[in-house]
Amino acid sequence: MRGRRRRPVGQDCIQPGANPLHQHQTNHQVPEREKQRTEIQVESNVVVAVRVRPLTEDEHNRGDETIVYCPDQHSLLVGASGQERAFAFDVVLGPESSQHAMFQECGMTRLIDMAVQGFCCTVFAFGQTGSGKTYTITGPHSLFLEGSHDALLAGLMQRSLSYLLQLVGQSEEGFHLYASYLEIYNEQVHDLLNPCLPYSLAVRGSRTQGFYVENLSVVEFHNLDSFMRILEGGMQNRQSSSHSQNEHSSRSHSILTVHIKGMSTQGKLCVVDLAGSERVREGDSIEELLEETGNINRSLLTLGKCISSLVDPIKRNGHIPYRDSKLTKLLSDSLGGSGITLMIACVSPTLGNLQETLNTLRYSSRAKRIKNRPMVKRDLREKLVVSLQREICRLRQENLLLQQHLSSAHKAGAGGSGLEAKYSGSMSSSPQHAKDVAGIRTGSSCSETSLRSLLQELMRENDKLQ
Ligand SMILES: Nc1ncnc2c1ncn2[C@@H]1O[C@H](COP(=O)(O)OP(=O)(O)OP(=O)(O)O)[C@@H](O)[C@H]1O
Repeated sequence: MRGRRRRPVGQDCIQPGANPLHQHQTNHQVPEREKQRTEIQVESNVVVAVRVRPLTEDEHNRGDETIVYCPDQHSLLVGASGQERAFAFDVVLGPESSQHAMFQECGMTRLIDMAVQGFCCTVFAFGQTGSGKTYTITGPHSLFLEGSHDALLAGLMQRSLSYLLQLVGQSEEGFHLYASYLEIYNEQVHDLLNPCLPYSLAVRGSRTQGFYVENLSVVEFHNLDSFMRILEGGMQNRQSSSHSQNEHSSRSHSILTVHIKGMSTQGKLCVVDLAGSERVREGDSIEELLEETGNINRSLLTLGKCISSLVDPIKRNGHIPYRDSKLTKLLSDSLGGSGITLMIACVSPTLGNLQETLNTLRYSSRAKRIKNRPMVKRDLREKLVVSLQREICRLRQENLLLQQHLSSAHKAGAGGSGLEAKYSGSMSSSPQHAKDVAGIRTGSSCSETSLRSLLQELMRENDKLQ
């Protein structure tokens, strides 16, 4: 018996290595010259990883037949013995794969490295209902609903954030991290961090920002504990229900976005857990449930159409039907734009789910032909102002030191050259200079022009003092 409830509260195989998610280049290896302009990486395919879940207890007790095999880390055989179909993907993880292996092998660390460098990176899990999407992204429901603290079961989300916090902690960029968390349920966007809002949020489009959700809460966090509070609160507010295929089925698409703001970069990591596709069965006659399933299937269908258009060399440059669903609007940048995308296809191993498994794998095979053109836009002006401010501070220190030397030479009786009197205090005589120094000291913004003239003034004076 199923019953929906809303909880209250608060091809062809791409060569691994040919893809940016498999190239391990750390931040400090990027040449400085490259960092200072709008960066565009060569076109890269969407990376697709497939995870096959193990038999559930019920399937095991019923003696369900297994029809999915993983001969190696890049291939899958699906179907009854002698009639198997072969598929190849970037990464294939079998039923025995641990959560740790999933995180290490699917290309997630590279995705986070690139988000820190300023790219817009997205990972999304998709597949039939009950195929293991939520387990892969956040770990089993027991972690959130039953208070289990088994760290080995933590999903990609927790592992990714732990890795991200480690990366930004080691950097001198002074990164700030912010999170937002939303769900799309029946084509309506709800803020999972502010569930008391009586209305759904609007998805707007702008030339500069692309599609975005208006008035969505954004919360700053500093460590894994504060991130986990955000995640747990949001998870408890998600729409879920129990049905024949899954006791805790997510009935909405969820998108958790982590904004990574550096000195001149604004990277983004989006983690998307799609609602499972599900066939409507006899007896599922409750109108609300039919509408819910219809909406899930419709937005997944639109996603499928966008993917088909994106891999078609002719259609790709024409109209892509992103606007047909909120999900595709919000994923438009990850799929067809300047982002980097990792797709995780989850499949069940049993004969009873063969058709759905084949659908998911065909969908994934098409998706891995999508090409992205990853791009990071740096705010060069902001970066320039910061470097001018640093240079001015350095020159002022040098200036101070030179004046001290001059003063001690004078006191030692070297004779009044007049230089000390001439130069000491000369920098503070200009009101503009005093204002700029105050600005630099308080960290308030100064214009680039006034910073440049101050810099030149300091350099001239230091030359004279030397
Ligand atoms: N890799 C795995 N190892 C062990 N158990 C798993 C694994 N993947 C999934 N499961 C179990 O299978 C069941 C279904 O998984 P999950 O809820 O993650 O599916 P889902 O794809 O998110 O479903 P829905 O779309 O209905 O929300 C759960 O009981 C989960 O604990």
